[in-house]
Amino acid sequence: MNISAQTGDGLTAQHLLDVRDLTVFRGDRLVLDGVSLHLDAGEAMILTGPNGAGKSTLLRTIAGLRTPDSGTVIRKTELAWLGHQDALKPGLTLSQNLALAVKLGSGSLEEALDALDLTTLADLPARLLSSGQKRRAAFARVMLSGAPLWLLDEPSVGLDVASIDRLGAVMATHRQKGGAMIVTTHVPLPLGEARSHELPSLANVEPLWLS
Ligand SMILES: Nc1ncnc2c1ncn2[C@@H]1O[C@H](COP(=O)(O)OP(=O)(O)OP(=O)(O)O)[C@@H](O)[C@H]1O
Repeated sequence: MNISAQTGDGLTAQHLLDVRDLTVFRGDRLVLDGVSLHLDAGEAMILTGPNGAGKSTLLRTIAGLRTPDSGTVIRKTELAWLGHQDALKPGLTLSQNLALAVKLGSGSLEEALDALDLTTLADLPARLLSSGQKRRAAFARVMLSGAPLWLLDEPSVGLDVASIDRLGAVMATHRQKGGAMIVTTHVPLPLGEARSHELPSLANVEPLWLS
């Protein structure tokens, strides 16, 4: 098992992201069974599969939030991760919620707010935002990171059609600048040319304790 950002252990990163033969158990259940994929600058990958197939688990493992049981994640670049939780503090305004991302990242707050149609909501406490507005705010944090590699776990949940189009435009711009992304989704997204990777459901594989 190994996770490394620009490898210092003899492994050579050929791609922006190189995932090799990743195996992950959750509890006694095999969730990812030898998953391999890679991503280059400017690329988008759509990660599909039924509920429970392990999409979030794969993104979390690539992000370094989980340790794989075997296999390797090699990445050459910084990443930003959008999970299921929007992680906004309800008592802070939208701008205040994004302040840390502005400080740590390299993106422009004005540009991010404008691109996601959030400008008029900037001074509103997050508790007053609708679920779609909160999702866009969480996405703004990804934009502000300045990270080339985006890991987006169901970014369009709760978004209306116009907002999904805006998301599509933001993702296209990111790719034009050499960024890349892996996106999990259960619905079609306006991602232009994108590769797909389908995870099979291993739900019927017997847990270890039954075998
Ligand atoms: N903390 C946990 N402990 C044990 N098993 C877990 C845990 N969290 C998730 N799992 C299991 O891991 C499997 C993969 O979950 P994961 O959330 O990665 O799937 P997913 O493909 O993202 O699903 P969805 O499409 O519903 O979001 C599921 O069978 C789930 O029950």
